[in-house]
Amino acid sequence: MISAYTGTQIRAAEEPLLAAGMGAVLMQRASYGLANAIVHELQARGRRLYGASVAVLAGKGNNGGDGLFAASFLAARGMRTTAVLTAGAAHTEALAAFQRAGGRVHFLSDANASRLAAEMARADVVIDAVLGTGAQGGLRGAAAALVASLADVRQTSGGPELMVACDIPSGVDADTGEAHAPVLSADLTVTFGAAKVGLLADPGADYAGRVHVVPIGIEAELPWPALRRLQPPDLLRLLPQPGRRAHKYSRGVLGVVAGSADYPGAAVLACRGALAAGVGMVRYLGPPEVAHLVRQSCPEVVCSAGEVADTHVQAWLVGSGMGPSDSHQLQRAHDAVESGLPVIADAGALPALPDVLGPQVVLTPHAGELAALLKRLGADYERSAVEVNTLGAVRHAAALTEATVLLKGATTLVASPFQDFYSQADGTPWLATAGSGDVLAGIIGALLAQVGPDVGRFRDAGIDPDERWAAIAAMGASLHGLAGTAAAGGGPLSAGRIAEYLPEVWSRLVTPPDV
Ligand SMILES: NC(=O)C1=CN([C@@H]2O[C@H](COP(=O)(O)OP(=O)(O)OC[C@H]3O[C@@H](n4cnc5c(N)ncnc54)[C@H](O)[C@@H]3O)[C@@H](O)[C@H]2O)[C@@H](O)CC1
Ligand SMILES: Nc1ncnc2c1ncn2[C@@H]1O[C@H](COP(=O)(O)OP(=O)(O)O)[C@@H](O)[C@H]1O
Ligand SMILES: [K+]
Repeated sequence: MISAYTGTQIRAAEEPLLAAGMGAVLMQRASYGLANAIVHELQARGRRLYGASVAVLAGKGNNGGDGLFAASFLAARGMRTTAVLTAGAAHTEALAAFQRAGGRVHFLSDANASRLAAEMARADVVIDAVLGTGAQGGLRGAAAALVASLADVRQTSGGPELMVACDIPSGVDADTGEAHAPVLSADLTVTFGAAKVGLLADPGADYAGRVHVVPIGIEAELPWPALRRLQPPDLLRLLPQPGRRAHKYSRGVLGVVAGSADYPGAAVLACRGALAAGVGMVRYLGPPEVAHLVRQSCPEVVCSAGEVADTHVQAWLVGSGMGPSDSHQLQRAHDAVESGLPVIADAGALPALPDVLGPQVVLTPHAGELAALLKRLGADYERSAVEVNTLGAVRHAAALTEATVLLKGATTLVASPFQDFYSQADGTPWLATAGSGDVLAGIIGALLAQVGPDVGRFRDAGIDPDERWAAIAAMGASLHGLAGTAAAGGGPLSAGRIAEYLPEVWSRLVTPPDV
């Protein structure tokens, strides 16, 4: 599990160590870790350190201090070092160390911003150390002009080879992932003490590149994380494994209310996702023409034209491929939510459910659907407002609906109504294809039916049982991403193949059973 914290939480964890006079030690650990990460990255790229150049864009605070100290370590490895001071001043000891190590210093002004940007673009490595967790808003004045022009040069003509963010890309909000333009897109973010929330939520994650955490000794002081990310070992622990005496009913039955005359394929893809995710049985309820297609494509599914009240299941999937005119299906979706069983509610169900739900209801909107949902509940959001602050939007929706809300996208965010957050980014942009969300709904539905009732499984993994619905949604997003990545293999992907690859990805995650 990766745990992420807000800037405020990190500063509070540093506080006792600073009070004990450890500030300089923390900075040495951070900057040494930053320098080391750069050395490893260059070596991995087959680059010689000796004679390579590194330019630091350094602000006046401790973030700039980290960047300058790191460059001094790199100078000792034979790298040529330059610093551009954005604020006319810099961390005193770090600047002295940088100059002692032979570094050249430039003072940024409006007049020289574009010339210095061109010079920095010629460096092999640039360290962005203007703003860290002490930032308020984005870059301004000459620093903004330099960064805008450096980002521009990089996009048009390619240099520098390696862009490294010190702690967090300057201009990204450590608490939310909001990005105040201009922001340099890093290849690598070296972050200190623990991951920051803003590195794991879009759009901040877009700018962060690969995130590397350098321990600096504050770990014991860290509180409960503000956001978490499940890793393969967590999936291994949480995924269901049938017991020896298992039968199809004990393994979990999922009811599916999905598809319509216009979108029958959504029901098929949702069922295929559920079957691939190991559910004991899928029962489909819906119009005969959709049921016919489901039977043709997935003969394992038991189809009927019955009602929710007469259908014995452990969880429901509702909404994929349904529209506002599908009144009978919408009534079934309502009944499923009213049953109190765990429900994954997707697409067409989102505008049609009661305003206030419960944590066992998992809503799975994309950004446009989330904006519409928030608007319906009286919050003023457009799709673009969701996209600039994904974490804020998903948090808001979970608070208003009292449901678990999963926001789909390059990074998938999950919020529980109790304000527990997960971020998963196991996928590939090839997953942005029609029907991909229906497969995700099926996978989450299958997991709700299988492990939803298993409170102990979550408690043992350090997850509050009341918050398990969010963890299950995050498990589903992770499996979907891993299966999509495996299915794409670097090339195009159609949604059905996500389900085809899932069993293989799953079996690679779990330990082979004893024979
Ligand atoms: N506190 C500590 O002991 C440690 C801090 N570390 C580093 O220190 C950073 C935090 O340092 P600071 O609290 O000094 O803050 P930062 O270095 O993040 O920068 C804030 C400085 O810039 C100014 N500033 C804030 N917003 C600005 C804006 N939008 N435009 C221009 N100037 C702005 C502030 O007045 C302040 O002087 C972390 O990100 C990390 O890199 C690490 O060295 C580890 C140890
Ligand atoms: N750029 C991307 N990178 C990784 N995953 C993505 C990206 N864009 C979308 N996805 C994932 O693909 C799925 C798309 O779902 P959705 O938008 O509902 O598609 P559809 O409605 O066509 O089924 C979601 O799981 C989402 O997280
Ligand atoms: K920075």
